[in-house]
Amino acid sequence: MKAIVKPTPKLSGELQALSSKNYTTRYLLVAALAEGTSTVYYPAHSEDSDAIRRCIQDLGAVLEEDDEKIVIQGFGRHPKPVKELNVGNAGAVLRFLMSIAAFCPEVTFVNQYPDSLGKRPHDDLITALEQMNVKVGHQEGRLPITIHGGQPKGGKITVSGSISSQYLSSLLFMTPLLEEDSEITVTGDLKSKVVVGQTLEVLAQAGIRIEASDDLMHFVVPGRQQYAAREYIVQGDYPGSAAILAAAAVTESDIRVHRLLEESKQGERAVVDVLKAMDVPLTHADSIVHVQGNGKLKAGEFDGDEFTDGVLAMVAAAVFAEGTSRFYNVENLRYKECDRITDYLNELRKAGAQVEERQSEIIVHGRPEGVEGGVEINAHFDHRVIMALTVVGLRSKQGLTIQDAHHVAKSYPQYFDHLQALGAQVELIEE
Ligand SMILES: O=C(O)C1=C[C@@H](OP(=O)(O)O)[C@@H](O)[C@H](O)C1
Ligand SMILES: C=C(OP(=O)(O)O)C(=O)O
Repeated sequence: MKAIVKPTPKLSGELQALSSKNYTTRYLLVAALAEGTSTVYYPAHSEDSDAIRRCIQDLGAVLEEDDEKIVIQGFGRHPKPVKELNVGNAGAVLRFLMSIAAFCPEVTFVNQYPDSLGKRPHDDLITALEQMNVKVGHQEGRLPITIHGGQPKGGKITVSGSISSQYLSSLLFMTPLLEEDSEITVTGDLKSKVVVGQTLEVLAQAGIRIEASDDLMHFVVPGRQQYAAREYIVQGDYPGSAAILAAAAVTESDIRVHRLLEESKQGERAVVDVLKAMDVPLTHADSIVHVQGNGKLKAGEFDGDEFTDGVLAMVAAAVFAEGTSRFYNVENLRYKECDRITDYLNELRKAGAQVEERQSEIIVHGRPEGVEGGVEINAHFDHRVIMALTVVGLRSKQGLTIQDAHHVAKSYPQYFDHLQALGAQVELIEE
């Protein structure tokens, strides 16, 4: 699908935020790891949430679904001995299930997206699993990956957090089910630390006991635990909503996004503060973010690691700010669906933005007068690149054509419908 994004000066209306991708992944996983029947209300519907649904079913969970909920009968610590799993392009699903697959004799994770997930590294998780009596077949740390499990063992485990927090989260979901107690120490830096907070929150809701140090670098996990079967309610999604809020910030707008909890543990909640710091007129109360944009923004400096999946949308807003913005501590954006620094900035430059990259920084020299546009954008298989470039297209002089825009469905299939409902001029062409 191709998205033709036309210049759109005004947006107005109200939306219900999509459901959180990260909570959907986690709740479906802990429901599968429980032995009874759990219910997940308002799960996300996207390619990534389809991936976790499909995989837990393949592993033996029984799912019944209606419009508002999924009822899941879990498999506990005894998944079906499946031979192959297909996680689509979902990094979190792959990494979380690589550990769970260690309870099966032999599982191969196939490589469906050689140009996206197929390029992402998993070495640090593989090294941790190898310490746990799990043999792993892989292609220099990449897919396809075969987990030779059967007898995973706890004990002292080290895992690097410098590329992704998902390796640590993966071990936190799996180790409570081991016979032995475990002690997990994070080596190097821990990136996307806030997301580990979401993992711990969900584990606690599922009745799992874990002792975590305040800096989240050290964990004591008692073995022989059981996940409780519970009811979970998925909250609204900040990373996807960040793009809608950015679109409102760069136009004359009056929009309200509902279901965005003020006290959410999602790191991307910080995009509300980022936009405020950029002088965007907005309020946040009763789970509603209300933006009354005037298209005027002020540059700022931000630690992007705190809102990792919201950085691209905030960079898109900064393209139109007065002054130079700096997003630092973002090196691990290079290891996502594409290299979200080099690949993304190349597309922004094509659109007419003035941007510079450092190994772990994005620098944006704002152009309040707007950018030229009038070019075709390569989506690089990345939903967040598509969403962010759409924001830029709305404020460009000649619009932008985004190739392969269907990849937006990885997390937010309704993105263009939502923008159109707010008045955005976007034409979608099926190819
Ligand atoms: O744990 C999770 O669900 C996620 C962690 C983050 O990844 P990193 O830890 O690799 O930054 C985030 O970007 C991803 O979308 C989801
Ligand atoms: C990086 C992302 O997802 P994942 O790592 O789960 O593929 C994302 O949703 O932006």
